[in-house]
Parts: sequence; structure tokens; C-alpha cells
Amino acid sequence: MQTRHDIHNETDISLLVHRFYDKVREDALLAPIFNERIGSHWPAHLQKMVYFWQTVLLDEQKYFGSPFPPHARLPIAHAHFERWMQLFTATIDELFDGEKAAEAKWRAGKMAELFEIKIAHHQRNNMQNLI
Ligand code: HEM
Repeated sequence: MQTRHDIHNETDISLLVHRFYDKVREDALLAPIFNERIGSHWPAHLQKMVYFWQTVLLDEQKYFGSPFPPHARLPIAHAHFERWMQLFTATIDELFDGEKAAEAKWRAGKMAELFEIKIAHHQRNNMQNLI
């Protein structure tokens, strides 16, 4: 078996991103949510996510967006975040091993937690506006 190494460069990030979203696109819970929004723009989304993780993990400033707003109105809750994290963790563990690999899982977990709280807040406020 090939030994796993740490995440070092853009090639590693690109492999991580492509493998992860391959899993997402095969997942019965997550695929419809992503496909509904992304439609035929998968190549652009994947490129953006490579830039995002390059920025977060390698300190190469390639992503200049705001990560949260596109998620605010997605019809997702705890189960979706749990599955997202399972697939992300499985992808990292299959491909990499090391400090950056551990940091990727840690950062993803923190962002997932934050997004989940903000989305739940957003959903509650929207409900209140309807009453
Ligand atoms: C169940 C969990 C999640 C779902 C269903 C989800 C779904 C999506 C979708 C559909 C988009 C594309 C939006 C668009 O192009 O209109 C997107 C963008 C993005 N997602 Fe997620 N996401 C999830 C979790 C996360 C987490 C945990 C992170 C961070 C680690 C993350 C980071 C991003 C970033 C950086 C973008 C690009 C934002 C931009 O356009 O600048 N997502 N996500």
C-alpha cells in the first residue's frame, strides 16, 4: 500500500477537493442539495473550493469570497453537516496523514459547527417572519 503523506501543495488540495466532492455527488442525502444549487457549474465550484482550501491550509491567498452567505438559505440541518463531516474526514484519512491533514479536519469541523448554528438561526428567524 502506498504510504500516505501530508497535504503539501496545490496538487494535494486538488486531489482532496475532487475526491471529496466525488463522494458528495454519490451521497443520497447531500447530492440533491448540491446539484439543485450548482447545476452545471461543478467545474467552477471545484476550482473555487481548491482556492478556498489553498487559502485556509497553505496560506496561499487564492480565495476572496465570503464562505457563509451561499449557505444561509440551504434546506440543511444537523444530519447534513454530520454526513458532510463524515465524508470529509473519510477523504482526508484515505489520502493523507500529518499535521495539515489534521488541521484540515479541525478547521472543517469548526466551520461546519458555525454554519450549522447560523443556518438554524436563519431558519428560526424566517419562521418568525411567517407567523
Ligand atoms: C451540509 C453541509 C454543506 C452543504 C450542503 C454545502 C453546500 C454548498 C453549496 C450548494 C455551495 C455552492 C453555492 C453556490 O455556488 O451558489 C457551497 C459553497 C461553498 N461552501 Fe459549502 N456546504 C456545506 C458545508 C460547508 C462547509 C463545512 C464549508 C467549510 C469548511 C463549506 C465551504 C464552502 C465554500 C468556501 C463555498 C464557496 C462560497 C463562495 O461562493 O464564495 N461548505 N456550499
